[in-house]
Amino acid sequence: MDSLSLFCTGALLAGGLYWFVCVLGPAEQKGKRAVDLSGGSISAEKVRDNYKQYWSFFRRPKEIETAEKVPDFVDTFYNLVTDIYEWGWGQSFHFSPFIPGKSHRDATRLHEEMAVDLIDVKPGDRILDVGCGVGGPMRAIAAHSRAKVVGITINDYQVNRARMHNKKAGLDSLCEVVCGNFLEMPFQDNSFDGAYSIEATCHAPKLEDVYAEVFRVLKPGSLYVSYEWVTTEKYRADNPEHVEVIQGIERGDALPGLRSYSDIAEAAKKVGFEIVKEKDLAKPPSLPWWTRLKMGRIAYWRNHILVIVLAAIGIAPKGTVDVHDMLFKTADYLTRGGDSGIFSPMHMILLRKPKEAPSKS
Ligand SMILES: C=C(CC[C@@H](C)[C@H]1CC[C@H]2C3=CC[C@H]4[C@H](C)[C@@H](O)CC[C@]4(C)[C@H]3CC[C@]12C)C(C)C
Ligand SMILES: C[S@@+](CC[C@H](N)C(=O)[O-])C[C@H]1O[C@@H](n2cnc3c(N)ncnc32)[C@H](O)[C@@H]1O
Repeated sequence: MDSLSLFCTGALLAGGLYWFVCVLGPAEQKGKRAVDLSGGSISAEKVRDNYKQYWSFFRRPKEIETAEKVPDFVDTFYNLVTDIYEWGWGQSFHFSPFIPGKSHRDATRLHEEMAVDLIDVKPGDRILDVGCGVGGPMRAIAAHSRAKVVGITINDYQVNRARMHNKKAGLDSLCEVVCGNFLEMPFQDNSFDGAYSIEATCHAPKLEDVYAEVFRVLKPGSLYVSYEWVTTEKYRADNPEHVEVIQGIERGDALPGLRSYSDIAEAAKKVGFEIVKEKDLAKPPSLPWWTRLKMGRIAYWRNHILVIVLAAIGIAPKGTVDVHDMLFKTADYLTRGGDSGIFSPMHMILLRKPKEAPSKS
C-alpha cells in the first residue's frame, strides 16, 4: 500500500469513528455526549465496585428492607446512571404517553405541564419538586407557570447538573436545587404553595414517610400531585412471568419494592391528605408510554457497542459497560410491564392538605 492510500484509509477510519462517537452518540435531546460518560460523583476507577455494591443490596434482601439504607443505595444508583440517562433519554427522567404527531420532547413537556396545571399554581408561588433529577420537569414547569420551583434530590451530582442546566436555560432565578433526603426535608412547615413529584417517590421504602414530609411543608389548602410507579389490577403475584417482570423493574430502577395502585390513596389518607382525584394516566385513550423504549432498541445496541469501545480505550469508566447492560435489560422488563398492562409509571394522584387540621374529639 502506498502512502497516499494509507493516508486515505486512515482518514476514512478516523472520520468513521468520529461519526460513530460524536454524531450518532448524543441523545435526542442533547445534554451529554458518549465521550463525557462518567460515574457521577464516583471516581472512574470506583464505578465497577459501586455497581457491584449496588447489586449486593438485592442479593441480601434484608438489607434493602432496612429503610435507612435505601437513600444511600438510590444515591449510588443515580451516580451510575445519570449520565447515561441524559445521553440516551434527555433531561427529564420519566415516561409520558405517546402522542401521535408530537415528538417525544413535546409529549414529555405536556406531561410535565399537566402536573403543574393540576396543582393550580400562580406566577410567583413557591412550589416543591420532590425528587427533581437534573431538572428537566422543573425548567418546563417554571417556564410554563412562572412559579418559583425548589427541587430536592438525594444525588449531589444531579444537583450540579441541574444548576448548570438552569443557568444555561436562563431559569436560575426561578429554579433552585437542594441536595437532601425527601424523607427528612430541610424545609420549614407550611412553606410551599404547591408540590409535585414525577416518578420519584417510588424510591421511598414507605410511601407514607415521603407523603408525610410533603404534607408538613405544604401550606394548608394547597395541592400536591404525584405520578406513581405501581403494579396494576392486572398483576398476579402467583404468575411467575409477572413476578419476573416486576422484580426486573425493581432491580434495574433502584426500587425497594413496587407498590400496588391500591396502596397509594391509603398512604395519602393516613398522613392527612384529602384525595381530590386519582387516575392511571397510562390507561386508554392514552397511547403506550413504552413505545419510545421499544422503538429505541436498535439505538441501544449501537449505544452498547459505543460504550464497550469507549471503556476499552479508557474514555468511559470500565464499569459503565455493566451499568449500560443493566439498563438495556431494564428497558426490556419495562416494555414487558407496559405490553402486559401489569405496570404503570404514571398512576396520578392529586391531594389537598386540608385548610384546617381535623378537630381532635
Ligand atoms: C423513573 C425512573 C427512570 C425512568 C426512565 C427515565 C429510565 C428507565 C430505564 C432507562 C433506560 C433504559 C435503557 C437505556 C439504553 C440502554 C441506553 O442506551 C440509553 C438510555 C436508556 C434508554 C435509559 C434511559 C432512561 C430510562 C428510560 C426510575 C429509575 C424510577
Ligand atoms: C427517576 S428520577 C425522576 C427525576 C425527575 N422527577 C424527572 O422526572 O426528571 C427520581 C429522582 O428521585 C430522587 N430521589 C430518590 N430518592 C430520594 C430521596 N430519598 N430523597 C431525595 N431525592 C430522592 C433521585 O435522586 C432522582 O432525582
